[in-house]
Parts: sequence; C-alpha cells; structure tokens
Amino acid sequence: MRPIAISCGEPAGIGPEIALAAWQTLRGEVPMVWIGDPRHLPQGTDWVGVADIADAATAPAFPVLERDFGPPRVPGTPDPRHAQGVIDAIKDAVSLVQSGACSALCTAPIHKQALIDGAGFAYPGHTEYLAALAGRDSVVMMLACEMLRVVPATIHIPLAQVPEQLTAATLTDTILITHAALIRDFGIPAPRLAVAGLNPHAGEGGKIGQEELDLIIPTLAALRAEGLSIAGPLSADTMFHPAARAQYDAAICMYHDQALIPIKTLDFSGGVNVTFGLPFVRTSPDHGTAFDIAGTGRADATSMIAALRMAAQMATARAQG
Ligand SMILES: NC(=O)C1=CN([C@@H]2O[C@H](COP(=O)(O)OP(=O)(O)OC[C@H]3O[C@@H](n4cnc5c(N)ncnc54)[C@H](O)[C@@H]3O)[C@@H](O)[C@H]2O)C=CC1
Ligand SMILES: NCC(=O)COP(=O)(O)O
Repeated sequence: MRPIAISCGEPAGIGPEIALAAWQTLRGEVPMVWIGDPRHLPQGTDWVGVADIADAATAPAFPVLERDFGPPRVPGTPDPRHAQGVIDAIKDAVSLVQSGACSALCTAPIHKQALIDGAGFAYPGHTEYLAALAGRDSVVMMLACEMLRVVPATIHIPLAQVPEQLTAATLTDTILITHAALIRDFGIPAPRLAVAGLNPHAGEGGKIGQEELDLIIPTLAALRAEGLSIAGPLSADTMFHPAARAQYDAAICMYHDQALIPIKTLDFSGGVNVTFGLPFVRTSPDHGTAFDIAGTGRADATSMIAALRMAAQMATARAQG
C-alpha cells in the first residue's frame, strides 16, 4: 500500500516521539512518512529525508518529508513560531492523500491554543480544519476502541452552546454519516446505534429538560422510519456499562465529554480518533500533546500505533471496495 502521511502535530508535545516509536513497531507492516522538522525528533533519531514518497516504505531509517520550522523545540513549551509549520504540515499531508501519493492521513496531536495564538488558526481542531480543506459541511468524529465506539453530535464548542447547536439537521447528519461509515469502514452490515439524551435521565419525560421531546425523539423516529436500528434517547449515565454496550455498535452522544469520558476511561491507551464524511481516511491517537511528559521517554505510543493500523485497514478496505 502507499504510505500513510503523518502530520507532525505540536513539536513541544509527544507527537514526534510517538510517531518514531510507531514506525519502529510497524516497520514492514504499515508504510508511513512523517511530515515535520527532523530537528524536533528525539536526539539521536536515525531518520532519512524522503524525496519521492514511494521510497518511504523501504526507507532504511525513519522516513521524513523534511520541513524547517525555524527554532528548535522545547519539550513542554509550545513556541508560537512553530504554529504555521504545524498547520502547513496538516495541509501538505492532506494534499498528499488527495493527490494519491499517500493512502491515508494520521495526525499527531496539536495544541489548539498554540495554533490560534501563533498563527490565527481559525479552527478548534483537526476535524473542523479537515472538513474545510475537503469542502465538506458535515463530518463526524468517532472514537473507537475494542470495547466501545462513541460519536459526539456536537464537537469542539462550549457546553453552553450545545443546546442551540444541537439541531435535527446536525443529529440526522451525524447519525447517517456514522451509519454509513460503520457499514463501509467497519464491515458491520446492519449497524445498531444507541443515542444518548442530552439531559439527566434523558429528560425524565420533559420534567428535566425538553430537548428529548422536542428534538431527539422526533429525529430518531424519522430515522427509524427509514429503516435504521436506533435505541434511545437513553440515559447517558447507564449506557456504558458492559451489558448496555453489548446492545449497540456505536453510541451517539450529544456533546464532546459525554462521548469521550467513557471511552478514555475504558481504554485511554488503545483508543483511536477517526473522522468520517471526508473524501479520504483520517485517524489520530485519542490523546493530546501530553506536555507534562514530552521529551521524557515516557510517552506510550499504543494509541498512535492503533491509529496507524486503523488508517491502513480503512484505506485498504476502501481501495478494494
Ligand atoms: N487530536 C488532537 O490533536 C488532540 C489534541 N489535544 C490537545 O492536547 C492538549 C493537551 O490536552 P490534555 O487534555 O492535557 O490531554 P492529554 O491527552 O494531552 O494529556 C492528559 C494526560 O494523559 C497523559 N498522556 C496523554 N497521552 C499519553 C501517552 N501517549 N502516553 C502516556 N501518557 C499520556 C498526559 O501525560 C496527561 O497526564 C490540548 O491542547 C488539547 O486540545 C487533545 C486531544 C486530541
Ligand atoms: N478530544 C478529541 C480532540 O480534541 C481531537 O480533535 P481533532 O483535533 O481530532 O479534531
């Protein structure tokens, strides 16, 4: 297969070291090329500049599409002068995937605030930036591990804005994109979805909030009428224990933390973040920049490895399908 493009992410975080560790583990199994400044790799890294992307698969050392970000990295302390380089690495990686030179995109974590402060980044995360680069209005974030798949219907917005941004159109798009992706990318022929309520006890029949009655229940009814298998709205506090999880293939949640807390609690090191609704495959580890341990050698690359494996599987399945 063609290499997976890895965007370097925040240089002051653990991105460079987990990408290198992942390559050491997956060498010979998953071809990849890292886009970033090689001076930001751990000291003594054996790397090689790649002029032709096709050479990355057989590179004798860590394959790098070399960039010059200017100042060196200080682990744990983001430098605003790196911000534009970080953004450009994502954009370049997308171009490589869109041109067909690379098979998929795997992004290392960014520090959103550093990009906003350093380069006026207009997006709260990769998901929204990738949607803009791809010209897509609706994309979906899913976090997946062996025990659970979760999808937040609203993503990087303040909690106070969730009720107003949670519309029938948003919820419908999220569910339909997730449903299609479970069939196409996860090989689940008839996906079973479970949808959380927004309010405690899923609104308790309107006694603790109206969104279930006014929005969620009618939206789910319309989708069921189209043949989708959907349970809910369910009380979010009781839909993640083992017996509940056995009833569905993915949980659609109403906001970021409702979805991400259960999965990061169940499997922080093995979770993968994947974006659906793009015209290409994109995955990412489920964790962030981990400034507190950057450069110490303590970063666990398990999630990065899982993200690269998932990207490879999805790209292969799409190429064959
Ligand atoms: N895909 C992305 O670009 C993501 C970026 N972020 C960004 O990361 C920054 C920091 O976010 P936090 O909430 O502090 O979460 P975090 O995931 O960076 O760190 C939380 C805790 O988990 C530990 N940790 C994280 N990854 C680890 C690994 N691979 N091995 C060992 N320990 C690990 C950290 O040391 C820290 O104690 C924020 O700016 C956030 O926006 C967060 C999640 C995803
Ligand atoms: N908490 C997940 C997260 O922030 C990842 O966002 P993105 O950068 O993949 O959009």
